[in-house]
Amino acid sequence: MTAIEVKDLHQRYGRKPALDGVDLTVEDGEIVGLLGRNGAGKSTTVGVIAGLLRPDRGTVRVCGLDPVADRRRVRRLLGVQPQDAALHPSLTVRELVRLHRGFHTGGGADPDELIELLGLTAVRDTRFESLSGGEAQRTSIAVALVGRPRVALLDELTTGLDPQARRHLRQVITDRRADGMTVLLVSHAMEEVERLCDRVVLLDTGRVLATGTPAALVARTGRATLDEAFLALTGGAR
Ligand SMILES: Nc1ncnc2c1ncn2[C@@H]1O[C@H](COP(=O)(O)OP(=O)(O)OP(=O)(O)O)[C@@H](O)[C@H]1O
Repeated sequence: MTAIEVKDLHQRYGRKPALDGVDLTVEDGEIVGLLGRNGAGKSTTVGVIAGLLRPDRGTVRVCGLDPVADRRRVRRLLGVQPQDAALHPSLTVRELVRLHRGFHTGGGADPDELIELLGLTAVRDTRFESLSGGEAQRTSIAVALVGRPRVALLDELTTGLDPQARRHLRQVITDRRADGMTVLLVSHAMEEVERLCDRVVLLDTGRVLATGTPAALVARTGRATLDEAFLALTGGAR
């Protein structure tokens, strides 16, 4: 079963093209990294998959459903890591996690257990606006995972987290995948992508430049690491 299927996706902002014919698939149970330089079109792709943007052209399916036409059903399947601005600043961590648990019917995680798992127990009654950057980041991940989604869209999973939190979070994601969760992970952290992702899709100016396992991309470019392969494929230090 294909969890995410994107075909010939085109998206413009005004006259400016952001996506210019993107094709990608994520199979059930895969962790796929969506990579690319700033402005390559990663967040736009995630926005279309999440049903937040209606594509100008092309098709998107999440577990066979159209995110715009079947919005409600897709919402129940998807866990989306929201941008900070999307979380209410005066709600506490616990209120936010509970609120988002309520958006999913049945089968969700226990909010307090998830808060504990993400190391947020000490700040669970703190308002979102008063959290540190790393605490806010972990709260956004709790919000994405609390519905025990079948498919998670995670944008910059561990940006700003300390090494302990990063390692812990990788384990949380790996455990959830073992339970059947599929992940599309937007990341600039190549080491993390190498550790976590089965495959990567590399975007460049709204097109898919390369796709394959991290090891295949490294081998294809003759470089030693994914970081170096990324630079080689996207034009180095332009
Ligand atoms: N709301 C918007 N209005 C106009 N242009 C936009 C808007 N959002 C994105 N863009 C443009 O679309 C292109 C793709 O942006 P997008 O945010 O998808 O890139 P990204 O790969 O996620 O970048 P980053 O790594 O910086 O987060 C960029 O050129 C960006 O300037």
